[in-house]
Amino acid sequence: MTLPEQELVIVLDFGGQYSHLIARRIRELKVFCEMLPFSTPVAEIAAKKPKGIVFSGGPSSVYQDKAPACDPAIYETGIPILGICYGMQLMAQQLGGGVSRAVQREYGKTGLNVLERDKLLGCMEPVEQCWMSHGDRVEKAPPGFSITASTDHSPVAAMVCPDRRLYAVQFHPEVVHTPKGQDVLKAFLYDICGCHGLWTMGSFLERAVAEVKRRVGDKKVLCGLSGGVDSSVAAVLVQRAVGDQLTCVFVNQGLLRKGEAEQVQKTFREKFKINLVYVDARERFLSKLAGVTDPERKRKIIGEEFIRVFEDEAARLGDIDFLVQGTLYPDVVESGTATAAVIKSHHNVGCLPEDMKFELVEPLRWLFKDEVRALGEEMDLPEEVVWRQPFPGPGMAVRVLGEVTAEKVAVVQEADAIVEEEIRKAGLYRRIWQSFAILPDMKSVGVMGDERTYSYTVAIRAVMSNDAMTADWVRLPYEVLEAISSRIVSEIKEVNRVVYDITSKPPATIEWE
Ligand SMILES: Nc1ncnc2c1ncn2[C@@H]1O[C@H](COP(=O)(O)OP(=O)(O)OP(=O)(O)O)[C@@H](O)[C@H]1O
Ligand SMILES: O=c1[nH]c(=O)c2[nH+]cn([C@@H]3O[C@H](COP(=O)(O)O)[C@@H](O)[C@H]3O)c2[nH]1
Ligand SMILES: NC(=O)CC[C@H](N)C(=O)O
Ligand SMILES: [Mg+2]
Repeated sequence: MTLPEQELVIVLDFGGQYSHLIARRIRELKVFCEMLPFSTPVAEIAAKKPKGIVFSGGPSSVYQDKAPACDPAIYETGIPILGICYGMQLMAQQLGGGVSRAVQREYGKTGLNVLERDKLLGCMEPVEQCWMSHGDRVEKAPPGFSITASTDHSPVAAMVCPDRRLYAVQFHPEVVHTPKGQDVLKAFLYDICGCHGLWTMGSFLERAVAEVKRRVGDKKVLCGLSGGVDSSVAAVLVQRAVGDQLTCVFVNQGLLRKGEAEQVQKTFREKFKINLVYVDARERFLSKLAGVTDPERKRKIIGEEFIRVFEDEAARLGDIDFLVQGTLYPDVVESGTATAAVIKSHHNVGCLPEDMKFELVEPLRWLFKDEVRALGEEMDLPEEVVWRQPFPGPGMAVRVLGEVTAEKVAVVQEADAIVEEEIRKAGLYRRIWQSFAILPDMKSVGVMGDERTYSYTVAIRAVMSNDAMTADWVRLPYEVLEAISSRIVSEIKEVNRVVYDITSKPPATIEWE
């Protein structure tokens, strides 16, 4: 089998808020894209033979001490480069131009004067709108560059040196508020880098299967399977690559949704011919969590315990070196990278014990959820798996605030089941990213059957999102909220109050811990 030629573009991440968006936009244009930290050695980048490189934006100023910078040898590789915002400022500084603090910063929608409609800006009118977010500016383009656009406050808003295949823009083409942004990226990819747009889910699947085969050879593999979208897709993909060498381990950590333990086993035993081991580890997790209230501690304990369970199973099955996880790109970014801050440690990335002996196989590590779903459909996974709402590995432990006890978990499981039922009944399940119940660590006074009650409050959260990096709360119909609320207080005796979470992400996150 010959694989389609890989067209790879690399985004070098300087810590920008929108770095992941650049990667998404490029893949929307059917070019595969990976993000690497700015400090990645040039030799390593060149070895991947990328068709192009994009420098992201970033919070620093290039003239500061210790500002993130890549090795200037990158300009000598002949690979086309597009610098965006900080990326442009860095290119200007490293190649002998000038960068300094702007008199007036530009933030938001900004008028752009296009001075030369070259290969990159050919799609733009002489006066265009773009989206800016910067406080520094390029004062002087480096020798050999021409200035192709400016704004009222930025003498150099775009600059190019076509002979060296170097291009740069101060504005952000990756955000939707730059109407021609996607056309600019397309011009870079297709007209400048010479990409053809070969990246489809089908081609990704072929490559990923071949890559897993190559790495694993005839060895045995273990896969942590939760029944969620990511691990199911990862498991089926790895099964395609190595067949029976794969054993999946589904762990009941005592923090699953109501009925989930039975349901996942049923789906996987009936619909997939996959070796599945079910481990009842409820006692094990809950005793480790006893008395622990700090969210990050809880996450670390769970992350480690998952691996310990996998290790025990591996020892039982004998001689297993590889562990498959359904880790996605946002898990990696949020757990903190060389450039991005730790928001919360996802159990499968930031919480792995240091002495772990498995080698990780994570075929979805570069994908976003919508891409994983497309991949699941490509492999004909059932709708109930592909369109299942995400559920975090630490499960109810991050939805029971404070100490986790079996009693509190049972309350939140019941409430969660009611939320799911009502959301499905209203036909909203698939349209909503996630909808669930939370048990804040608080009780309040109520009155029921003419008697005073002092019981738990349950919070409901429902959010829309594209990739979990940002999210907005769902304007649920009042009737649905009412049905959820009245069922929860009448069916769950420990609860006397229901509230609805109306915060977006940012500033909140989707889960409460
Ligand atoms: N109960 C579990 N048993 C075994 N492995 C698990 C369990 N929960 C999570 N994992 C492992 O951790 C990884 C990350 O969990 P995560 O919740 O992000 O993904 P998922 O459950 O596969 O999909 P989804 O995000 O749709 O819930 C999973 O892909 C899986 O490898
Ligand atoms: O497998 C997981 N392990 C975790 O530790 C974890 N923490 C959050 N999530 C899920 O990630 C998405 C973003 O969540 P936050 O806005 O709460 O960071 C949402 O979809 C969350 O449900 C996790 N998934
Ligand atoms: N968004 C960015 O990349 C900002 C770059 C730089 N920190 C500036 O303010 O100009
Ligand atoms: Mg999950």
